[in-house]
Amino acid sequence: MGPGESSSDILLRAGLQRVPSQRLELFIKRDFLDPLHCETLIDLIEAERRPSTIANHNGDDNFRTSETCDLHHDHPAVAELDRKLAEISGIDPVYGERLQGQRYEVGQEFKAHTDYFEPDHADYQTYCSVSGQRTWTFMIYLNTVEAGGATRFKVIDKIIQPEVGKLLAWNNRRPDGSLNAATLHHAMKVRKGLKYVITRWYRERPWG
Ligand SMILES: O=C(O)CCC(=O)C(=O)O
Ligand SMILES: [Fe+2]
Repeated sequence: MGPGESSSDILLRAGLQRVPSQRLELFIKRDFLDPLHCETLIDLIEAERRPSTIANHNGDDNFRTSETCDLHHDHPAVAELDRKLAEISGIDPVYGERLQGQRYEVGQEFKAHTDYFEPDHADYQTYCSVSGQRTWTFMIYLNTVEAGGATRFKVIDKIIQPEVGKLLAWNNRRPDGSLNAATLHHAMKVRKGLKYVITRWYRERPWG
């Protein structure tokens, strides 16, 4: 296994729990980040948020209605998160895209999608020629949402509720390396309050 890979063994040893499913490797760890750390990260997202975009626009302007924020590693709270993710995932941070914060208001969502890029899409080369395909996704909920905002994995019929500091990790591929369509997931509409998450997508090759 290379420096850009995580695995079930690594994650179970690090104390994550596997969500029972034959179809996808999905893991959860509660209290991965402490609430104070989460609050600092929320403040950073608040300070620099901008409308989210999507790589392969599909004609639906309401597909991803959240706001996004690139997080900079020169901030100690971001550097500390980066370090913790490296420790728990076993993946060298050079394989990671920049950490990205998302903020959802009431009514905002990210409709069902997969995190990998469709190889037959016209823009595939643009997004993947240097660093390759996305491999693992690690996502942290920064707050406990008052109502709504769960992440739903439709294919395996699993709904994960946002809770402050909870980590979610999944392999976007099957054990044989092929892209796993069962990773399809939907950030459901927030019904009350705000929702903040941070996402880290890893690549096959170093990011850059
Ligand atoms: O906010 C969520 O629950 C999921 C976010 C997501 O799927 C993404 O940013 O790719
Ligand atoms: Fe996603």
